[in-house]
Amino acid sequence: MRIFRQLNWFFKEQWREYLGGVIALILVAICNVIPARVIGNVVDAISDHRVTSGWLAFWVGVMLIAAAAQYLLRFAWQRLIYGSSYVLERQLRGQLFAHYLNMDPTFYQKWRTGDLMAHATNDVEAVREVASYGILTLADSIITGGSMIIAMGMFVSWRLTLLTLIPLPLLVVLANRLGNKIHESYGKAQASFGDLNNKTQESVSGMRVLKSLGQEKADQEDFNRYVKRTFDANRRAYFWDALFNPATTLIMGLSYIIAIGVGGWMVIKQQLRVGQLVTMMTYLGELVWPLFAIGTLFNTLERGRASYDRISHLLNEKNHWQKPQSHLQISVPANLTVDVDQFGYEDSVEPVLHDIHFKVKPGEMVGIVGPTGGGKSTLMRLLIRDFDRYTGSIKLGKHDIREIAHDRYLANISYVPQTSFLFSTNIQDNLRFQDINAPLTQVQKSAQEAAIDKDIQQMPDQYETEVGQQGVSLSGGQQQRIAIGRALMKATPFLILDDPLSAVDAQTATTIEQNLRHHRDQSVIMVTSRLSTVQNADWVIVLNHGTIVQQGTPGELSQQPGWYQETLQLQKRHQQLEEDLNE
Ligand SMILES: Nc1ncnc2c1ncn2[C@@H]1O[C@H](COP(=O)(O)OP(=O)(O)OP(=O)(O)O)[C@@H](O)[C@H]1O
Repeated sequence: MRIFRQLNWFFKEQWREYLGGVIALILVAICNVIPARVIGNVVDAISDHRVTSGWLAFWVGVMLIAAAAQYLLRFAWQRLIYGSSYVLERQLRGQLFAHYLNMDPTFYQKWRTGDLMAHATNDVEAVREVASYGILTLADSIITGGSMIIAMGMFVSWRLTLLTLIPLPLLVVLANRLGNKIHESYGKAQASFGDLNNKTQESVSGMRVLKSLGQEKADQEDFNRYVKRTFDANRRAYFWDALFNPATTLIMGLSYIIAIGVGGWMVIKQQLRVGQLVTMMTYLGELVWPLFAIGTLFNTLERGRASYDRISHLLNEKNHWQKPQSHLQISVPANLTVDVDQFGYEDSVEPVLHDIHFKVKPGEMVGIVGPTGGGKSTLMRLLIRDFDRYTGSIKLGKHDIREIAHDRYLANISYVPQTSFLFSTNIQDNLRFQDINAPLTQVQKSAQEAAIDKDIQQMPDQYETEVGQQGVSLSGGQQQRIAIGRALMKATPFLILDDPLSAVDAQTATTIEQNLRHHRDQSVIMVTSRLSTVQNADWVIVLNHGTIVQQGTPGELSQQPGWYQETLQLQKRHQQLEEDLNE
């Protein structure tokens, strides 16, 4: 019953609906008492030969009215109780999604997508069941069960009623014994379902790679293993469930035997009329549902409690961003001054970045280059505040960026990640994702700057062309340029690009670089693996093993022996070779 205490906040919010629902349930239970009593009366009247057509019509009328009232009352409680439970579902889903949006990358490194989806679907559903089916079964087992027992005692015989109720405490014992098993097995079934979700999500997202490597059969087998594990876990859960549910019927059967045996004997001894025995049996039949409800109630509450605990655990996870000073006002344009002494990921043995000092002035373009794994993307992630727990500082103007509210700081930055992500909508809406009402002229201007406008014009529906899930219908280079165009829609003081031109040819990359350089009033920080893209940058930084190993203007670096000079020469030779081959 702890789950009811946990959901107290919600029941307080919706108390009117639940009170109305329970009152309707009470009235249904009262109406439910009538038919059995009428049947008993009719049986006695028939055996006494005192049935008249008027008398019969009266009782048939009573039963019809009771049936009609029950219909209306059942409709009322369903609407009130089940309707409110969907409010709970909506609230929990909303809380979870808002929480997901508020979490930092550490959270997403810890939790797998499939688990997060399972929490937002299965677990929320299990909690909603508590607020609907749970409340119904609890109220019904008490109200209907109680009213049946009282009616049996009052209209038939208290002695016979008490005797027929003897087997029922067995049910409580059984519920206690099997409860833990049911709880445990449902937990495992949920976990397996989370794994299956992860597997499905990974296979669908990686379908192209999977097919290109000819791994369909192996993946199908792998998938089948997950399905089997989920199937087995669910089967075990239902095994315990299945043991429990028929037990309620068995215990009910015992009550029937007592009622028939003792009741029949009382009829013989003329302590009971036949009609009363018929009433008794009908009431006992009506007791099946409340007893069954007690059994299922236990499972519903256990599942709901486990799910609510999982949801609460997730909601209690805090992001690792430093608390900002709420009063801070930032004025831009301003310098971005990077002085990172040390940073490592949670599982890093050694620092991933150390001793990084440089400054980006308003309107400047800074190129970040270096060998793979040198720490370029990590540095960009600190600039966009994915992580706050480095030593040293990054300052915007005179303020440490960690003191500025997250959203207020990010409003100054447009960012293009290394792996472009497109939403499964059309090109126009992908480009104007930040401002869905932006006019087409503005969208086109950004697309021109990102050198994608010509490609779009040649597509069947131009800007209305659907890109498919994650942009599957576009080439890698087109996806990258749309991602750049999306960032260019926002006129921010800083533009951060994390090697977003890797799939774009050298000439187009240079065109984009020139557009960024000459048509926009932004500071640009560009990570690139192609040095020609930063040949016009104001400053270039070479990162290797997490620190700056060279820095200077592109001209200075090309004269200095080191990684930059070697790579530049190598890339120039490659380009020359390509041009020769194309001639
Ligand atoms: N989320 C992470 N958790 C733990 N370690 C990470 C994580 N991301 C990157 N690393 C490690 O940090 C180091 C720097 O990686 P980073 O991606 O910043 O390099 P990079 O210079 O951008 O490389 P590339 O040019 O290949 O993109 C690498 O050793 C990498 O394994």
